Amino acid sequence: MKTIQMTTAQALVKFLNEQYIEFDGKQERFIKGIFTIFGHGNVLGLGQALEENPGELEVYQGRNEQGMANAAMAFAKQKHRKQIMACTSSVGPGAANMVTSAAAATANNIPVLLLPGDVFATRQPDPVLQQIEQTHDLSISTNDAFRTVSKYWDRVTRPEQLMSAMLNALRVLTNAADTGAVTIALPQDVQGEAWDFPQSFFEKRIHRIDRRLPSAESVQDAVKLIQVKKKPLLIFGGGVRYSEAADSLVKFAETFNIPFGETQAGKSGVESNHPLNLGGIGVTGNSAANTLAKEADLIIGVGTRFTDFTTASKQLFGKADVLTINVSEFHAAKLDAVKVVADAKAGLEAIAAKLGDYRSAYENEIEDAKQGWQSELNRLYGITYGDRFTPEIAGHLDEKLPEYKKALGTELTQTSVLGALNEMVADNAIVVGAAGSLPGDMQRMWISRTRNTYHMEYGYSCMGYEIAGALGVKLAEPDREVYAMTGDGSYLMLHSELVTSLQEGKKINVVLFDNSGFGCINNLQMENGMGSFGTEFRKRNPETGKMDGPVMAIDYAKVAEGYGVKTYSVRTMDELHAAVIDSKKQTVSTLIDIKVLPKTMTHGYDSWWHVGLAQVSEKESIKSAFENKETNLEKARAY
Ligand SMILES: Cc1ncc(C[n+]2csc(CCOP(=O)(O)OP(=O)(O)O)c2C)c(N)n1
Ligand SMILES: O=C1C[C@@H](O)[C@H](O)[C@@H](O)C1=O
Ligand SMILES: [Mg+2]
Repeated sequence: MKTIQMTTAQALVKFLNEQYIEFDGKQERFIKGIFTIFGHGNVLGLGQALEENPGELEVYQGRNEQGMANAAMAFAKQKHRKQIMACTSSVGPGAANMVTSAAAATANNIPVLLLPGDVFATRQPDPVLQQIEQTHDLSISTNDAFRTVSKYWDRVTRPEQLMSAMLNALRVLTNAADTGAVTIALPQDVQGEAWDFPQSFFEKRIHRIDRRLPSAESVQDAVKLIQVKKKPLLIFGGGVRYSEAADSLVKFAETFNIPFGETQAGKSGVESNHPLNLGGIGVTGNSAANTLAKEADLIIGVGTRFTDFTTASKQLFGKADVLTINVSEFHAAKLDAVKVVADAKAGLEAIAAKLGDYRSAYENEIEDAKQGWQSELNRLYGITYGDRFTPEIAGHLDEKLPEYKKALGTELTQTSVLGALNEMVADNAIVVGAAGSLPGDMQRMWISRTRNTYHMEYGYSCMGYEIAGALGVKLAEPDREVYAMTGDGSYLMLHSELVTSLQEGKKINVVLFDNSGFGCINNLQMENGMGSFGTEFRKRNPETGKMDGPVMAIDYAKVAEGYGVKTYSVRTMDELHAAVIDSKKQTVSTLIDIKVLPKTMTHGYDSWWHVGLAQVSEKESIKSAFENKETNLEKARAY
């Protein structure tokens, strides 16, 4: 057996360079690069290996481990999981910072390779700096926290374990049905330990993503079910995008006259203006999709996990039967569906081939529903603040709006700003989002004119993904404009990778909607009988001892200017237009700090969201919210 003597870390880098993906006959290098934040737990092991010979790996410097791992996840999501990034952190806090991103990647089924440094395998210096030392179990470290949020987890305590660890890591990273975060913990001493690795371990490896074919029996079940239905409705999720199945979905829909609604992960898989595309569906859906979903007698879920947002907590579909096409057996079995376990494209094409001359019974309903939503959309675009103004989210803070208008110096409404932006950005620009009120507004309102231009992390809805995610998307699509759509809360939570975008010369545009608060949570609490509590950004008031003092007005443009970002302060529509036009001319990252009035985001359209509520309270409004929940629950499926 031919061997090469290398350290564990050197062998890891060499191995990563030799991994390829093959999908539909096309080959591509699988691991594009690696984000790093070095500390004592990784700099002299993996850091040394990367300095000596990174091979083709591009080495990036992150700012916050969660941020860099979010960027890595966004890169892989935008690449439809055909190419990924790795991330290396130090031991302890650096590693812990990546746990949130691991969870986000796993919830969204997006492959990311995480390589946290770990405490000494020999234990000689214990406790090494940043070692927790759990007295009940010396074998565990911070990195065990990744076990619950990773699809594969391993710790390499001897150099030769690297081989089985990495082969399994690649098995999971390339598994269409069950991918997510993969964590390989690397004790700092082992990273530098040498071993005679077999040459064969470093040979080029091609990981083929096969299109899983459905069984003939499951196709027959699906055909039988569809044939007796008059009003089926398709819902497509991220699986359609990752399987590159959009053309097959459109053909299926057109051939059988079946409308389709989009999930957050699926949106922009097909252009919004397709006559059968109803747009966003569910809690954050629009009136067209939700009305037809209620009337449908069959829901066909393609590549969707059927989250509570998609199903409106299992209340949206009335008594419709459910058919699923999903490469994952787990997700295919949701809602007790008739299931076709298959790749989205393969499944749709197999069913289409057997469905004969089936046509749904829809007549004008699809067009009418779309037209109804279009007029509502026009209304949302046109909402302006004025005398006796009633915001979209009415009855909560109506009387406080003049105070916000003065503090933020704005009369802008969120829906009108979003509409204007949608018309101004290039058709092929990519919008990135994750949390707050924007994902709801965008799933309803955003018109995707080009495929794969809507990038929303809504499996974990992790605040702070927006800007890091935009960097990852820009690395995946360097020739397009990328817009991070963020609330002020998300911006404050994490925007460190904005600096990395400047360092790399990868321009991103941050569109910051500042309503001085955790707006959507304020809506949620007030809709459910609470007062406004801990969600507006107000100073502590010495008189009451509460956070009910003046509204905090923060000049985000000024702060970002200090980083070297080109910034704009926007308080009027004219300023918005000027800022967007000028930002397109820039080569550095930009930030448009838009002050918007709270409560001017969209509300829900005929959908319900099941949230945990107080069963007892002295407040009548809480009691009534609880009763309302109970009534709604009766109308929902139990499982
Ligand atoms: C990391 C993380 N922490 C907490 C939450 C819960 N959460 C969801 S939205 C939100 C407030 C978002 O505020 P902002 O970004 O300003 O958006 P707005 O709702 O005001 O538009 C919070 C705290 C979350 N989704 N992610
Ligand atoms: O709790 C939440 C409520 C949603 O409205 C919001 O979009 C999401 O970010 C969240 O975490
Ligand atoms: Mg906010």
